[in-house]
Amino acid sequence: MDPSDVIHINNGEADSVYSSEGTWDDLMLKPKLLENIQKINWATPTKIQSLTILLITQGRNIAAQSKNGTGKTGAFVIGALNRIDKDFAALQVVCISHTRELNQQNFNVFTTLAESTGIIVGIIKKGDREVPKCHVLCGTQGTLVNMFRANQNSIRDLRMFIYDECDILLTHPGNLESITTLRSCAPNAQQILFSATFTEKVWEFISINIQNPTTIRIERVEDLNLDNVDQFLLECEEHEKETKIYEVISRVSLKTCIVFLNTKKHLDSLHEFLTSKGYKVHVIAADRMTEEVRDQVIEKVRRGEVKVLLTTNLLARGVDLRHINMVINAEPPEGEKRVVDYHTYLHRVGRTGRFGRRGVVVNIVSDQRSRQNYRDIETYFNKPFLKADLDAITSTLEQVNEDYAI
Ligand SMILES: Nc1ncnc2c1ncn2[C@@H]1O[C@H](COP(=O)(O)OP(=O)(O)OP(=O)(O)O)[C@@H](O)[C@H]1O
Repeated sequence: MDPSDVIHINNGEADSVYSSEGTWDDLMLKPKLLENIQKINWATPTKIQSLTILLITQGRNIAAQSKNGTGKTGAFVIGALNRIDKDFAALQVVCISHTRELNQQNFNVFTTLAESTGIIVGIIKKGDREVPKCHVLCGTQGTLVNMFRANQNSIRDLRMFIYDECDILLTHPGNLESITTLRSCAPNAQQILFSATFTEKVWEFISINIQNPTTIRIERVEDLNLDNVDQFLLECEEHEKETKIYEVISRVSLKTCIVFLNTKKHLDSLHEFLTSKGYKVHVIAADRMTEEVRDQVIEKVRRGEVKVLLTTNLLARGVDLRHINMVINAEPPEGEKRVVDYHTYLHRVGRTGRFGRRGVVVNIVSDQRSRQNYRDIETYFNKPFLKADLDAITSTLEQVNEDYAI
């Protein structure tokens, strides 16, 4: 990798991630695209948008890291739309997501920003057989592979792959297999990779497999922390955990709260407990509902009609639900061999505090193991948690809610 093509973001610059000195005019955008950006009131590009949009339009391979909620979606969507030739009726861009919910969200952002540009945006979902006629197609990795295997011609003119949450796409064995297959379908296509978190293994994959990428890296792990989010530890006994969560959600003033659990079994148990208390909660989990019901629930959450959503790590990454003012970790995330999963923790936290708003995270400590895991997370991100009781959480949330006033 040519060292001049590596842009390091260091601590001094971490505060300015939501804006940049540049303007949209500096990015040489198509007039209609510029109009659409103005319509949604994005006054200036964020830092990551300023750094990447022009490079994407110019056809560079990019691997870019930026904190949660700092506008990475806008960066790759605007860059891709600016590059697409609307007069060439062929599939030119494929945007890959790891979940159905993120795929739908990326499709929505593409659709909004492509309005009246003449660019057709398509989406495929599990079970779809035909490649829709479009310039840009959004899909999850497995569905895309199945579709392109059956329709090899449809990918002939592809000029860009976008990997959203690229680290999960490149590290999960099943996903990586799909990505390798997709890449082999269009080996010369431009490669665009975005995430808040990259592991050394992912950087290594990029340096071996992606030709001359421009990389944007956050140097220090603590610079990934969201300073606008207060993170609390709330202690209880293991047998009181569900009661404690009930006390929190029934006492504090919620817009939307997302509760993360590590397993569907734990999720079912908490769901049953809260329902038995007469508290209405919603659930999104794979294998617990049809895909259509998942779509309906996420739409409800998007419209602000859901107070409490129970989920697994399925929704830990990528989804942008701007009125989530509180995240509860019923248990710290664990990966393989039940080792604490730092990156998933960071992504869970990032479901609140979107685009610089304030947010609250409550980590439930209910046994020795969770206590140790949270200690390890504090050390890893060099960010001490605040020890709190319900009163402290309630009063912090009241201040936070000023950011959520309509
Ligand atoms: N230039 C901008 N001006 C104002 N708001 C913006 C701008 N760009 C993006 N946003 C808003 O910021 C929010 C977060 O953006 P986005 O979802 O792209 O973050 P992200 O960096 O992909 O986060 P994550 O890593 O958690 O997926 C969105 O609600 C989006 O509408």
